[in-house]
Amino acid sequence: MAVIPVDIAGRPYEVRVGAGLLPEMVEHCRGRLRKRGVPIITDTNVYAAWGEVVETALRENGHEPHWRILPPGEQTKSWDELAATVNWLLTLEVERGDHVIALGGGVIGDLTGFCSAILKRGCHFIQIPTTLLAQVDSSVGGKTAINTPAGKNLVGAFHQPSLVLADLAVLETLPERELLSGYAEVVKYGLLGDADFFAWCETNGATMLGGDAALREYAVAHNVAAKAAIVAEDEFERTGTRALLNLGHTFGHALEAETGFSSALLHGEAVALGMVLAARYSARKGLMPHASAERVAEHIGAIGLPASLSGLGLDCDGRVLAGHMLHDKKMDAGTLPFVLLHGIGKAFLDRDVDMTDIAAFLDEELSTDG
Ligand SMILES: NC(=O)c1ccc[n+]([C@@H]2O[C@H](COP(=O)([O-])OP(=O)(O)OC[C@H]3O[C@@H](n4cnc5c(N)ncnc54)[C@H](O)[C@@H]3O)[C@@H](O)[C@H]2O)c1
Ligand SMILES: O=C(O)C(=O)C[C@@H](O)[C@H](O)[C@H](O)COP(=O)(O)O
Ligand SMILES: [Zn+2]
Repeated sequence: MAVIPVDIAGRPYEVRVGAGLLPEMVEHCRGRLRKRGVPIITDTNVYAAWGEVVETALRENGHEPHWRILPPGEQTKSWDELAATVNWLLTLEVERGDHVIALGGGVIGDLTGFCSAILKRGCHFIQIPTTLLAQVDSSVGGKTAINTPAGKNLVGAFHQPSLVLADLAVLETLPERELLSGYAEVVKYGLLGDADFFAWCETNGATMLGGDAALREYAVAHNVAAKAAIVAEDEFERTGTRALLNLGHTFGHALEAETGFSSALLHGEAVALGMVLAARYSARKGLMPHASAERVAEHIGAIGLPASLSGLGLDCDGRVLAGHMLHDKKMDAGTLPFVLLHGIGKAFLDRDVDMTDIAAFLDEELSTDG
């Protein structure tokens, strides 16, 4: 098992990564679970696969679980589910000192984290991420949010968990498409700041996705450590350092908005394509070699993630996609900084991007054979 410390000023916590943490969760959560009932928020798929394991672990140790089992999918990150879940926590008389458990992927983690941030102005929460994406990225760092009709993650809070338990064994039941979607955020860490890790992905990515336990533990622990370092430096995304974690997301969130936050395009799929677009746009601006951008596209396509905008079959033009981007939280005095690349492993924040040029670039990508 790997234990990665997250050193947030004054509020440190641990991310534990290993196989079999779920049946032992009570041991790892010692001192954090209330005897009068443990609130657990999950979705129907995760409950079907792992609910009994968690229920047994809690009951055998004298805790009574209180389950809130939500519909799976991005639509659950909504005002309605937020309000209903906060009301449910109030009914359970959860106190500020109590811990709420998020058992699920990024959707459950983001929603539960936001509920915990606002319940009585803040209670504790524990992340038990059950997707690859949530284990490498969303469970760590304290970004919590819901979506609104205007866009992705537009209402939320920074609220750190007090513990993250990433049980690699739960990935056994994760559908193949979801595993692949999570891989986009794995590659992201190589692309944004670690060329050696990008090369590691090219060599080992397929085997890791195929189920190799040692490679999975390495990938999750490596990415968590990379994210922990960035978040420790810039928790609230103020200096530009944390914004690098948004690589591929400005394009990606626009694609998610255009496809209605539906299962037609998963978050990781959108980010994968977004990273290809960020690389190609960087090359078009003369910031990185075209050959490096195509190396990115090649790996993402070879692994089975979307690497071509025309391949999505969208019924819109570049201006429409660029319009979605204007809701991006990075907007600053009317301009949108973009995470672009000087090369593989060399992301930077470009504050000099012309949205008309972005729209023109997207029009080209929409009409280029993928
Ligand atoms: N807060 C952050 O820093 C951050 C980072 C990255 C992504 N996100 C957010 O995370 C969300 C995407 O998260 P996700 O990809 O985990 O999606 P998700 O939470 O929708 O889970 C994916 C699907 O897999 C199912 N599932 C989850 N674990 C399972 C398991 N072990 N076995 C079987 N089925 C399982 C779920 O029911 C769901 O259908 C997006 O909303 C994205 O914006 C947040
Ligand atoms: O933790 C971060 O910071 C990230 O940017 C991680 C991203 O993978 C994640 O999708 C995040 O929610 C996107 O940032 P947002 O601020 O646009 O919501
Ligand atoms: Zn993301």
